[in-house]
Amino acid sequence: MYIKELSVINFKNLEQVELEFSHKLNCFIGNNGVGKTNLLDGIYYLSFCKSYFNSVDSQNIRHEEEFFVLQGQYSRLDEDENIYCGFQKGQKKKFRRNKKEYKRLSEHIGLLPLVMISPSDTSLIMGGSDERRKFMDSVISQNDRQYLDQLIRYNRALLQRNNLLKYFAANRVFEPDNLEVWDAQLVMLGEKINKRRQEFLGELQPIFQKYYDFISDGHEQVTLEYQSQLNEGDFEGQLKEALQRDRVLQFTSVGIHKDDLELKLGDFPMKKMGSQGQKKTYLVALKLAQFDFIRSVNQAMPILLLDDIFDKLDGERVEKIVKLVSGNTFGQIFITDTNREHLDQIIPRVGADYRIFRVTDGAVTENGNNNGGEPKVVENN
Ligand SMILES: Nc1ncnc2c1ncn2[C@@H]1O[C@H](COP(=O)(O)OP(=O)(O)OP(=O)(O)O)[C@@H](O)[C@H]1O
Repeated sequence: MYIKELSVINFKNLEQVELEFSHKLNCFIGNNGVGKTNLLDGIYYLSFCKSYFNSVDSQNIRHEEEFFVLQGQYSRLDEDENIYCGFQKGQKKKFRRNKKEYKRLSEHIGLLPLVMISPSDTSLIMGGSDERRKFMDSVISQNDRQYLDQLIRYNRALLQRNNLLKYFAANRVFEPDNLEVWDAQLVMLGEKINKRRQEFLGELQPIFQKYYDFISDGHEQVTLEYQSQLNEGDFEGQLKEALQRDRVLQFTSVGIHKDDLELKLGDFPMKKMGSQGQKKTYLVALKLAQFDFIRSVNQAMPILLLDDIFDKLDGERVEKIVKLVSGNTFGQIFITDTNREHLDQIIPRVGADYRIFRVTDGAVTENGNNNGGEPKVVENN
């Protein structure tokens, strides 16, 4: 699956842009702040009906304007697909597939699989456990509605149980029967979620390891492990055991809402001991493993967006990544960078079909390709 053409009006700093892409490798080159990431975000938006960076849609409209429009022409399973998104201040967002408007945006998610790797993803390593749970949940639930439903129900039961614990404390009462209703829900749903997360990590772990070893040339020993209190023993028993503590704390201290991923470099936490390049390598390997997982559960090949990939990584690692993603196991790729020289060194060695676009404040121009023709100049505004 790939995007053939993108048209943008008033999305963030992009006033009007129309671009035709290579089915394989596309690069956006330009100085800081010119809109390279915004172009990737426009493509991300067409897959997920929202920005990767800013969930407030009115802030994604170009300053001083009233609306934005994003449109993509795709080739998916050998069929053409036209995806339109229009958002006007104060109105509901409009999302259309081949001119037909979706009733619910969730119907669109999964149609155009895509993985973004961005510098902001370092929160996966540096942030709290909630970031890593969000990562697991968003990847699994993209293609598993049942899991999403279980997660929503679990969180609802957890909220009710916590409210009840607060009520007990405020009113100096204790009603075990009422609590048991929520305990039963948490146990039933929590065990299912734990099992699914275990399966997911079981699939992800070896792929992640393979990618890390490949990119680092086997220089470092890293591990990725799923941690859950539910792996330590029976959840129901743990809830009972923690009851007195939970009543004091006025919240539920055991359950899958405490799960985490343990990320290690050798015997130490990656967060504390990893260099910036090692953390970035870890992140890229994790996201590429995510790509493999999404590809395995989708009919269509996902698009890969690599934002600022050259930052913090040495030339050898970058070249390995670009070579890897240019191969047949990956599909269409978008790369952003501030420095054209990096790409000029790597691209000829990679040998894939490519197009390079120069992004400046106010214009995106094609700046090189290997499809035989003159670079096509597409002016912004
Ligand atoms: N709603 C908006 N209207 C106008 N400009 C916006 C809007 N939202 C973001 N911007 C601008 O977009 C620019 C950032 O663009 P982007 O993140 O795409 O830059 P970049 O080319 O990827 O830069 P870098 O190389 O630093 O990562 C900023 O100058 C920001 O102020």
